[in-house]
Amino acid sequence: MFKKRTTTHSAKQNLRRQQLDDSTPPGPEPAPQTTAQPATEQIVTAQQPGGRAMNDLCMRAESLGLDPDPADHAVASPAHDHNHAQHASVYATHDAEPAQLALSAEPALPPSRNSAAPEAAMHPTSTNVSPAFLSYFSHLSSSSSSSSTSDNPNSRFTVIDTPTKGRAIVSQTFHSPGSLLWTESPACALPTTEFTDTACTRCLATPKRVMRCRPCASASYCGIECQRADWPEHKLECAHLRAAKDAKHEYPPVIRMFARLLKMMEAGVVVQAGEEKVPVWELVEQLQGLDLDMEEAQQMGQGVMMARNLVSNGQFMPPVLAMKFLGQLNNNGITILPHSTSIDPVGLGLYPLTSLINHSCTPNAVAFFHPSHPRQLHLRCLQPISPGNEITINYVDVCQPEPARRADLAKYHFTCTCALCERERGAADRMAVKGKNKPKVTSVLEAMSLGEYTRAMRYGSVDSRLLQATRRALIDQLLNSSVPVGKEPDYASIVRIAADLVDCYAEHIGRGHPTTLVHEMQVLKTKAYLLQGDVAPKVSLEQVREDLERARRVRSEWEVWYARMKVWFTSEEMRKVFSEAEEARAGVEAYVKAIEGLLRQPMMRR
Ligand SMILES: C[S@@+](CC[C@H](N)C(=O)[O-])C[C@H]1O[C@@H](n2cnc3c(N)ncnc32)[C@H](O)[C@@H]1O
Repeated sequence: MFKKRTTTHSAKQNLRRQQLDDSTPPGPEPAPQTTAQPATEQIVTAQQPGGRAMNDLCMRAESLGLDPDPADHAVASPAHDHNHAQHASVYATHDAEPAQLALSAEPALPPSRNSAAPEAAMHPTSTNVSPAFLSYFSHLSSSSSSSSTSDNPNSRFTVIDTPTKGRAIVSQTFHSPGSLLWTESPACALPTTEFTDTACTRCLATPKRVMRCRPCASASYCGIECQRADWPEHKLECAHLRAAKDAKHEYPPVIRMFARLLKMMEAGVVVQAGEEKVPVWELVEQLQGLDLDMEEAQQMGQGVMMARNLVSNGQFMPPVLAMKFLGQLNNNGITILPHSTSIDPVGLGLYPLTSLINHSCTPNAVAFFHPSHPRQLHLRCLQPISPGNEITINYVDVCQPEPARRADLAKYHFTCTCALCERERGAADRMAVKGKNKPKVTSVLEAMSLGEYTRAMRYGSVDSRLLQATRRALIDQLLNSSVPVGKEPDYASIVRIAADLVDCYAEHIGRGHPTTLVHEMQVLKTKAYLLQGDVAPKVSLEQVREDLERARRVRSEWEVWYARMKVWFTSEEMRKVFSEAEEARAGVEAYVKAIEGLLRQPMMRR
């Protein structure tokens, strides 16, 4: 249950003090003497009279037939349990390099033969993008500082309307796998609850030590620079966070983002887009919302109730509008998952440009976040993109079977019709007709191999929850430790399952996908551990030969992947991240030598 909170007298006084001199962040470090400077692409301070955003949004709500219910502005919220925590989940990883984006409003070229979105070309340039938003695109294009030679300097993207997916981004030029499509800074980004005490509220990096904002103790910073950069936004929420004690632990990131963005819009915060200043509210306003069903409306309502504790006691956005806004954030927020944090997202960000990209289970692009500066999103090409192809990313884990993907995508209110989904649904239908061919999966370990797992999920011969849980547990085991599962480890099964999982990722998202690489890296580590172990006396000669073959294969594949990774991850930090994998490689090589030595022994030569 969440308790209703009120702003205390001292918090109000504190707020007033800050309003008098709000250019300097307070904090554990000596407060900076100068006004915080906006970083290159960062948000600058208010340019518009406060409240304009709210008025504009209210007027728009009325024109949409929504009842802004101004009488409700000051109503105190009752306490509610809040189980709303869903947010857009782009399965994303990291990257190192800056890039360029050029987006034009020209019509999309006709789709190429292998276009991922043939429907896209039917409705060329979107009518649903405001001029301010287009300025924002142009700014991204012109502000990108540099690009590697592998990136196409003439890249152009177009926003179009599609009949079934809303807007989409289409490329007008060719992009090769690995090339950078664009970089984007968030309109707003905050750490997840798990990282709220350890990640920098601004850059979202996780340094060894963070400093807390003294008044609220809710925001953490890696240094004074980040504190200064965040101050124009944080000063709007600092007193409220202080009043709502321990908000950072109790409030989901989407709610904290909602509250912060509301404050930013209210204060008329703008994003510098080249010559122009684009109000944050214009970027937020164009995000696609959701038509909420009853249950979702209830969840959003509870979320809004929570958020108002972080905003203001006296004034609040009309509830209908607030629910719509929260729905937009849920539909468009992007999970920030840098490699350094493995499978745990470090933050949630709102990236207005990238959020225009639609989902595919066989995406041709991926969002990366570099561990040293996860705030910045880098969009990389995964598969060759031809002129006319729609840019796609994956919103959910595409290594799941189709029914699970469909269930996860339901929160975005669409059923995926990508080729993979259609194929899997078709195969399931054909198998269902045959009926008798239901596979018999008797052991969980057996079911864990990809094929059985997928079939088992489809035909329900094993409890899918058990399978899911086991799969997750096993993945955790494989990813997070070198300790084999169980007391009597079944090395062969573990290595086989590990390889299946990597193959699964490779099949669905490609060998070069960073997610695949990270899994491979961890699996290699596990394999190296297992292969280095004292297994030789326990296995047959045949088994030893198989292991040797596998180890050789792993070694050669690894070299290919590593060469590719070097192209993608050039910075020093990335080399550190992958040094673990180097260790694994050394381990595998040591094992290969040991086995080769074994095979040279006379008794083994048969
Ligand atoms: C983050 S937005 C993507 C951009 C959106 N099309 C727009 O116009 O702003 C997510 C929404 O796009 C639509 N969408 C994304 N991928 C889709 C797909 N593969 N098929 C159908 N609709 C999709 C859904 O309505 C979803 O709620």
